[in-house]
Amino acid sequence: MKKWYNKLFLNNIRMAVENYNMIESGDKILVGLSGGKDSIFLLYSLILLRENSYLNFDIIGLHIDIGLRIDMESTKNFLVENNIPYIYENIDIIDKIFEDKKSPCYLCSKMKRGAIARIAKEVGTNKIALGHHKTDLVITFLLNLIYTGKLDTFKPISYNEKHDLHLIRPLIYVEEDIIEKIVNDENLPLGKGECPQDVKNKRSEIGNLVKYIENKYPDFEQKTITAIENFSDDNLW
Ligand SMILES: Nc1ncnc2c1ncn2[C@@H]1O[C@H](COP(=O)(O)OP(=O)(O)OP(=O)(O)O)[C@@H](O)[C@H]1O
Repeated sequence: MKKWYNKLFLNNIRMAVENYNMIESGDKILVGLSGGKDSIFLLYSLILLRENSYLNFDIIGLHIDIGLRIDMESTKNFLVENNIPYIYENIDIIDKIFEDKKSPCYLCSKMKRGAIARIAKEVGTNKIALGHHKTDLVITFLLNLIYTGKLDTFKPISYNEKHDLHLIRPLIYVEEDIIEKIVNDENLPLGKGECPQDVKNKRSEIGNLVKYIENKYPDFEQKTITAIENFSDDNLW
């Protein structure tokens, strides 16, 4: 690993892991791989974290095919080269998803989450890791505020009582542009093919808004996360 990766992103991952007690030695972590940059970066980071810390945990990669038939061959090879088991699961829900014209992304995400939890139990993992990063956190926060009038975003770690599983998001302190840079520089494998909803959903619209604000006020993402972490009832009605 290049030494400056510590400063660039790995220390931020260590900090998230420590602040929220995300990973302990002995954990078995199922990493959700979409074929996109965020999740392959997450997998790469967890490999680096394991090699460069006292933590000793197992990693398993999982790709759920919702019927898009994304070509994951190079991802699979990357996992094999790194001695990480790879699971492929076909749940073919694409027709059902697009019957729901209003919110196909919501339904898709819900069904994928259900399948990931089921497989996590089947293969005996105790944690699921997802590739949501700092920019995603800000987008979700604004999305909820603008579209539903709620102050709400996803949590760094949450517990699923029904399945006795922890869901962790180790990338919450890592910005999207750093992920893009590392995926390019390290030539990390991306799946070939994409979801037709990717460019026209509300997330990408709010994503553009975040970019616009961040350009004008460069600390906006950091300020948002600071506000979320230091939330106090006293400041609101
Ligand atoms: N088909 C899938 N199979 C397994 N895990 C998935 C799949 N789709 C998404 N995930 C997991 O859920 C996370 C959030 O999903 P989302 O669709 O919002 O991806 P994203 O933020 O665009 O990330 P990526 O760049 O990895 O696609 C991903 O980072 C990944 O960990």
